[in-house]
Amino acid sequence: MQRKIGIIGGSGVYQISGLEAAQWQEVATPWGAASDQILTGRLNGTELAFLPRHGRGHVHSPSSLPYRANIDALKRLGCTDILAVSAVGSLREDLPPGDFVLVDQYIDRSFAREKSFFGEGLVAHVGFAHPTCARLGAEVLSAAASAGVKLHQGATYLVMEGPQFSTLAESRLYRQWGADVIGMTGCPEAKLAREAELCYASLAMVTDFDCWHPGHDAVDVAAVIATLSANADKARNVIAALPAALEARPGACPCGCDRALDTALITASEKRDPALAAKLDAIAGRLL
Ligand SMILES: CSC[C@H]1O[C@H](OP(=O)(O)O)[C@H](O)[C@@H]1O
Ligand SMILES: Nc1ncnc2[nH]cnc12
Repeated sequence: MQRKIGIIGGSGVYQISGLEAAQWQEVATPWGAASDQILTGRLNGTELAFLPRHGRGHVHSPSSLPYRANIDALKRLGCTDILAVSAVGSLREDLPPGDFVLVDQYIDRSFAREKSFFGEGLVAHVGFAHPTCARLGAEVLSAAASAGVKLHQGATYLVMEGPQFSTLAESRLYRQWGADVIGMTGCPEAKLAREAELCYASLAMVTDFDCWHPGHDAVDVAAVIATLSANADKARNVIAALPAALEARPGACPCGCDRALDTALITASEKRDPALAAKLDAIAGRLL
């Protein structure tokens, strides 16, 4: 099956250029409106769909982002994979601002968000031990290498609720927990992508040392934007190199992302809520 890559652009990444047949499209979903219209087109022969996570002009806050609509809209457009781009704070001395990391684990401390497409009347529990797709991750690593961008492989992303940045005590605590980077959007986005049976990888740009580092000022938006602007080309170059790095003969996902719901649905068929089942047409239609 040919792959179609959804790109979710984070803070500072509100559009991408170089797409052939580029077109901004409105995609309606049963979960409401997505963060913005979605830019579709082809990049070096691969179908792409780009969605700015916070909307053009950065209008949505991490707590009020329409996470479910965003994932549903990308799935509805036929995306098989999602590359999420994010700005993150560093919780480690050896991950300085300007570096990129490939996130592969999350500690989800967010609490004020809808975290599942499923619920009352149609319950599902997907596996999330390995929250990102190893195949897509390897392809992103290879794209970064060919774009000449240093990308650290593997990082644990602490998801905080925000929108305020952390206190010093919190930042120190998260370091003790072994988290490597901190941001506000990684979950539930990755969780919902798994429920939608999409391969998901997270390319994170380190923009600051949060507030724990004695040799650096505590993070503020100006510092984040300054680092993002200085390094935005690197993110663009990784994205541009991704089509050539994709597996030439794609089959089923070797990690099983595309079959995540096979063993997840638990509500008896006769007890299922038909209204919720109808809303899940794009997400779980193949099983309902
Ligand atoms: C602008 S600093 C805080 C903001 O930046 C990150 O956004 P994203 O993950 O979409 O790149 C962080 O999660 C906060 O939403
Ligand atoms: N220090 C930080 N904390 C939370 N989200 C961030 N995004 C970028 N830097 C961040």
